[in-house]
Amino acid sequence: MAPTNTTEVETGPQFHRPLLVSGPSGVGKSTLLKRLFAEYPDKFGFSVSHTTRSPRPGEVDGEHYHFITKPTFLSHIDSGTFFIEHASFSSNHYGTSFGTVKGIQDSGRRCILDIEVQGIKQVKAHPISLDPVYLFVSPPDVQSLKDRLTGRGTETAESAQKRLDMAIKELRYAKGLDGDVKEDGRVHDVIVVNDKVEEAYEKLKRVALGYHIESDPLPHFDV
Ligand SMILES: Nc1ncnc2c1ncn2[C@@H]1O[C@H](COP(=O)(O)OP(=O)(O)OP(=O)(O)O)[C@@H](O)[C@H]1O
Repeated sequence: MAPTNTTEVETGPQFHRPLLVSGPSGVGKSTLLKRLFAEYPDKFGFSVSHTTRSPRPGEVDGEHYHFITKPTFLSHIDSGTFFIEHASFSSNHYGTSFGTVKGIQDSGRRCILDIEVQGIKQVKAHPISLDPVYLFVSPPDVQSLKDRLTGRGTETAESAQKRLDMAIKELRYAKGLDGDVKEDGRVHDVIVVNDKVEEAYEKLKRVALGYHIESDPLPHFDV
């Protein structure tokens, strides 16, 4: 029978698992994911975090963040079953809830999460398993990362340095220097090196659609 919907996209065997995308700040995660959401507006749902910070002008509750009060956030932490991971930055709390992921899955979309190192460790250690595919977006080298962070024009010298310090942590974690190494000797399931953005996008897209690809080797970082 001919397909009734010619725009139907075929998906692979891993499509039902959440996709956890990580990588140092400035590596190009947002750039790649933006393309993915633009190409497949109905296939994916981005996990919106909860936060105690105040909305910035133009931010919409439920779209950019779920804005909640500190007491509510703390009671969610206490329950032990609400958050998959949570962290605090400059006296505000941020977290990802199981409910958010489930809501996306129930809508038939693949849930995509963008989580940093501390969060990944919690996801891996949580008694409730999310069973995500861990995709690490890697820079080709540290210099490109520095160039992108400064080239983006969004950072002051101080915040670029902070992000760079965080980035070094991401790279060390990806190298397995911080534990969490799997039986196959890796920390993530698949690495995509974002050197040429077109090539990186094609690889990320394959993974996002649920297919297995051969991982790029992790470049050598002197960190
Ligand atoms: N392959 C690439 N080559 C050169 N520049 C790139 C490449 N991919 C992305 N960039 C540029 O690098 C900068 C950082 O990209 P982006 O904002 O997507 O990073 P990010 O990983 O989402 O960072 P953050 O975690 O801080 O949000 C942007 O200016 C983007 O246009």
